[in-house]
Amino acid sequence: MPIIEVNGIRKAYRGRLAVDGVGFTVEEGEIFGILGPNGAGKTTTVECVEGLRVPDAGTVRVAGLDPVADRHEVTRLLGTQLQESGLQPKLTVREALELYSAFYPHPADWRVLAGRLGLEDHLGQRFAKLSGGQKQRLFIALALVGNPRVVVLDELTTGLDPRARRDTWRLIEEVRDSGVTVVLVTHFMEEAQYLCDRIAVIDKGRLIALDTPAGIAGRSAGSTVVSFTPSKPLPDPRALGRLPGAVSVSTDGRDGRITVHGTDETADAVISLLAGLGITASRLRVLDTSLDDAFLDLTEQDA
Ligand SMILES: Nc1ncnc2c1ncn2[C@@H]1O[C@H](COP(=O)(O)OP(=O)(O)OP(=O)(O)O)[C@@H](O)[C@H]1O
Repeated sequence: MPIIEVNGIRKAYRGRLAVDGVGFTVEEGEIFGILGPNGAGKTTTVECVEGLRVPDAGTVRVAGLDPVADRHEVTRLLGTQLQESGLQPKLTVREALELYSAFYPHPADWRVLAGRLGLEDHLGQRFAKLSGGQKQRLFIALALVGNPRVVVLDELTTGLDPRARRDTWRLIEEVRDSGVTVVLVTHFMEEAQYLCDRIAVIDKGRLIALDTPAGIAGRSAGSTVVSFTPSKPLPDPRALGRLPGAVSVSTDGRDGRITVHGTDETADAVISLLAGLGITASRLRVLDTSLDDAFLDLTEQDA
């Protein structure tokens, strides 16, 4: 049985539709991504799931409960990430964990959580003095302190450096592995691709795709990009365009760098072709832009 069921919800602010008929289900134990451009309606959608907003139409169920009518029970099942402004800057990490665990009838042991999240050396530190990554780890700990079955994390890694972002991803995986369902709102394609079992793409208040990351990425042609600078000019540059899966070939007039858009098969064929011609590819790069491309294709189609 799905743990979250969202059915045709609509929400307007002063007559302007922010969410327009969105529906999806989240299975227990998955990391479910909600991806979309700014102002797409992602936060409004998860706020309806959390019971923080009442949809104008449609229904939401969390473990079969109505987040508004059964607010009390749903609050126990569902851990919500605080926003930065939700914590007093002078509160220490220990005080915040103690305070929030007191809100729940069966809280997790906050000391164990602090250890798991690498906060044990910062218990006496004030919130305002924590780094961005430490604040995010505290927010994850506070979202988990009530022993929820589902946790909603909204833009958790925005503003973090690449290492702190990777560390946070690892923590999110650990949360999922401990049996908690994760709903992750994100702008980052890479994050969604790396972490999510399924992704709902929302644009202008509507659900425009619901699939696995691979399923969404597979909607876009030309998702592998190979670029290189050949050690000598190719005898027939058009041969690249005839390789299997090749979508386009372009050459930078300044340094002769060649870029081929295609598939994984194209990348293999480019390398074989160059080897056969005795040409070395310097500064060879192979990029998988699939999810980015698919996202842009989807949201452009919708424009
Ligand atoms: N309290 C509010 N009052 C009026 N309009 C609002 C309110 N909250 C959101 N909106 C509008 O509703 C639309 C959807 O906003 P929402 O925050 O749900 O989108 P989002 O996808 O989460 O965006 P972002 O990625 O920028 O956070 C936007 O046009 C936004 O300006």
